Amino acid sequence: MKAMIILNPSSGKEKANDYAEKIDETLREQYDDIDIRKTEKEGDAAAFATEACVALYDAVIAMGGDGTINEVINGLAEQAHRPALGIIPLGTINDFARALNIPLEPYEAISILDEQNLRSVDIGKINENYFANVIAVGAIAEASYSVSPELKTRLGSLAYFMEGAKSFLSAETIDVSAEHESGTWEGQTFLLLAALTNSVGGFEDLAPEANVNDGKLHVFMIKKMSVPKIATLIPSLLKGELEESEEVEYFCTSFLNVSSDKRHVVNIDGEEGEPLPFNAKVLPSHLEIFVQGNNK
Ligand SMILES: Nc1ncnc2c1ncn2[C@@H]1O[C@H](COP(=O)(O)OP(=O)(O)OP(=O)(O)O)[C@@H](O)[C@H]1O
Repeated sequence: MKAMIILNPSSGKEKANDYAEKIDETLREQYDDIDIRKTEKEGDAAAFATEACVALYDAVIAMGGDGTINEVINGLAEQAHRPALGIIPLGTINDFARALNIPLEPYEAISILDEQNLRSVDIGKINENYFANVIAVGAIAEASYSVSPELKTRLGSLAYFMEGAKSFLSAETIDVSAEHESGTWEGQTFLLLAALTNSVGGFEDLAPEANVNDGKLHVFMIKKMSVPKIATLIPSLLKGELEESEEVEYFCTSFLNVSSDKRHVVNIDGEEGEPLPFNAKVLPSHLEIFVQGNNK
């Protein structure tokens, strides 16, 4: 049995190397060969993951922030042989870990890397890229790019929240046409979210019905509304009742094709992606991921 650890040494408040030692020790019990690959720049994590597929590794363990994990998923997704995926969250928000019920504490996440904790998980494809959590379009989705690394390190998710709040106040809407499995939605939206799982941007109950392998995207269109109305949405957002709000159009679909007359960049798993239009679809149960035993 062979495992590859893909590690971003710059994430996890520079403690990544200590975690790597611990993981090596844990995996020795199950795997004969363990390879540790350290990333140096963008693209390395995806290339290592593809190499692990081609060389028929049994497991790939991604250690880093959401950016690293997203790259690893992209590196695995196209390959015929896809090793089991372990995620050790070392970033600021760690959406993937939250969404999949993987412990946020790195040593605990290491402790669940056991074959009996493997679970099939859907992933999404948007144009030629893959995502595991959420795609978003709208001013608030673009806000995260303007958060400086210093502020992010100091304040964590609060930094995103502050930028998000600023963009909420500007309340700019987008004209979209969204084709889905039961029709086409056309209108003005303040924010479009299409989630594979129930956790988006640190809100763990955004789409309570979403299950990691239900084969569906859970789509929320937040309609054009006044600034005071926006404030009334916040309690529903926190309670996981967003889909019941009048100001929100909610539907489930296995695919989603979105276009707009203006240039808007799509946020893919928290990272800046390509501009609209996009064609997105779910690849059901495409990856086997180590998750906590009691995950639903
Ligand atoms: N050795 C390295 N030193 C600096 N940057 C690196 C290194 N290896 C990879 N990177 C870059 O760091 C980017 C961000 O990494 P990642 O998302 O894993 O961590 P993070 O920024 O700590 O997480 P978060 O965004 O949640 O705060 C990667 O997309 C990659 O381009």
